[in-house]
Amino acid sequence: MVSSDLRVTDLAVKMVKICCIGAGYVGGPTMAVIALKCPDIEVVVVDISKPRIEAWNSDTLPIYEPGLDDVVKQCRGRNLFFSTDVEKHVAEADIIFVSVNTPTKTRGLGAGKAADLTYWESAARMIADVSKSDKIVVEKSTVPVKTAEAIEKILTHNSKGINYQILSNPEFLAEGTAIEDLFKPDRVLIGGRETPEGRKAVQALKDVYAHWVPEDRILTTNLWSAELSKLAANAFLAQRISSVNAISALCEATGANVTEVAYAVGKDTRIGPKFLNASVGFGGSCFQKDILNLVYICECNGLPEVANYWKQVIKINDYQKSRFVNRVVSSMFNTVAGKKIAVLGFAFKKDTGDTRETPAIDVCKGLLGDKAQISIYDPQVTEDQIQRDLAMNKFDWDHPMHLQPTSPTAVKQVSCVWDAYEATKGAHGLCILTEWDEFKTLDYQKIFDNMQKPAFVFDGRNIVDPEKLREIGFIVYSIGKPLDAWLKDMPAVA
Ligand SMILES: NC(=O)c1ccc[n+]([C@@H]2O[C@H](COP(=O)([O-])OP(=O)(O)OC[C@H]3O[C@@H](n4cnc5c(N)ncnc54)[C@H](O)[C@@H]3O)[C@@H](O)[C@H]2O)c1
Ligand SMILES: O=c1ccn([C@@H]2O[C@H](COP(=O)(O)OP(=O)(O)O[C@H]3O[C@H](CO)[C@@H](O)[C@H](O)[C@H]3O)[C@@H](O)[C@H]2O)c(=O)[nH]1
Repeated sequence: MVSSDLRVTDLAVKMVKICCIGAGYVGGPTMAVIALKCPDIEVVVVDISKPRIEAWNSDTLPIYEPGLDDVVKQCRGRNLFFSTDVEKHVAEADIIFVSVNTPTKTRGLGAGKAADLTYWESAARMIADVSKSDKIVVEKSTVPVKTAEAIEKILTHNSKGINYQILSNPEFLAEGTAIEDLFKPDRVLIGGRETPEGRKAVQALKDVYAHWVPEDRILTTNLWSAELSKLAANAFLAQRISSVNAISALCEATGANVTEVAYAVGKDTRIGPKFLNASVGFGGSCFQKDILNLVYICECNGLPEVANYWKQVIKINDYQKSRFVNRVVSSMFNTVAGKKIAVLGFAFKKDTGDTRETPAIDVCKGLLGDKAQISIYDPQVTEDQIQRDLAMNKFDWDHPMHLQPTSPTAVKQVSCVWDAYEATKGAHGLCILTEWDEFKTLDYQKIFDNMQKPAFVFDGRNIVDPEKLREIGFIVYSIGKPLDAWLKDMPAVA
């Protein structure tokens, strides 16, 4: 009797269903890894974009991420599904992750800083409309502090007796290493209400991650700490880059070498060696957006000094990009008009095809402002994407694809090629803007032989050996490294 009762109970325990709204850089990989690690959970990723879902269901996934293909292949069709039938899967789910765009507002109150929660709000309203059973709603998107409170209001306003628990579970993966980061996260952070129902919901999500994440790496906090920790973590990371980039300018002025300085500084265990690579500037969809968001929240909370402190991180980043353009132009006799400049790398970092907020956009725009002819090669970025990026207005990139401006006028002075040697043929100068490994092993002698003389290399990622290139005959500029004699004689740049 007891044993048969037990069996009935076992059968009654239904398979947990997860639905993720938003099949982007976060929703796709995150859910694929949950599906892989939790075969007992059904995971459906839904999106309003039909082409995106079609791509997730095809052999050519919509995003390039090392290891992702393999994970998707292992569980797609088993317990991982991609669908445009948003309402059906939301209605059926027990846990709903929301991983939609949270762009920077371009109009109205808070324009240029505040997060635009249009997509989040519409997802929340849809959840309220279609739900017929209790739900745990998880904030996966990066959102301003206190968003959970707003979402709670939307959901409970029309709750039809349904119980909603809102959790904050920010994502810390970095692109290019997303799968590695998801397999072995430094931490998983879950914030929830400090009520019995809230704690139960936190535990339910903890149980999902506990399939593969050690318990001591799953942190639980209140909702506001979780929301703020995400913004704070990105602000701290970006601040390290702006700090080392600020020092790189001083290195160039003094003859110090930023690689040596960063190494010496990072040896201090209190500082640590990671994230101290000087560069042409940080890019990516998160750092600038999240800091602007933080700045806005500080301002709204009457903390202008704190807001200004974080604003400076972005100012230094902008300074670094314009400093780079100025170096290029000033070293080439103060003009690049009509000159061919090769750009190697357009993605915001290696191992991704993502170009959102890539420093390459600002550098190319700066060079185009000086009438350069640009030839671009990136192993993962298409010409169409590059043309769209160069034509798009600030912040437009962060809206769902089908809502972005279509068929922009192509920038005629820009051409894209599928080979670094083709890009550099006949060029006056060469700018390295992404640290793709293949750029480290190019035949620079061959490149030099086919370039105009004097031939210039501007290394925005410090990946080439400046001395070796100088031996070949190049005039070399590397961020934060002792300057070439040629560059020392050029007008000071600011
Ligand atoms: N990209 C990252 O590395 C990263 C890391 C951590 C956190 N985040 C945050 O995660 C969120 C998503 O970022 P992303 O890079 O995945 O963006 P993304 O643009 O790649 O994906 C968002 C997806 O949501 C879809 N969408 C928008 N509104 C929808 C709706 N109402 N219903 C269904 N689908 C909808 C869009 O069509 C798009 O495919 C953002 O808040 C971002 O700040 C991003
Ligand atoms: O020492 C460094 C490290 C990085 N960068 C640049 O900084 C940008 C951001 O790099 P990274 O942080 O590696 O990539 P993201 O995918 O933008 O990841 C960041 O943003 C995500 C979105 O919020 C967070 O989840 C991650 O934890 C956080 O690292 C890129 O342009 C890098 O080239 C440097 O210039 N120097």
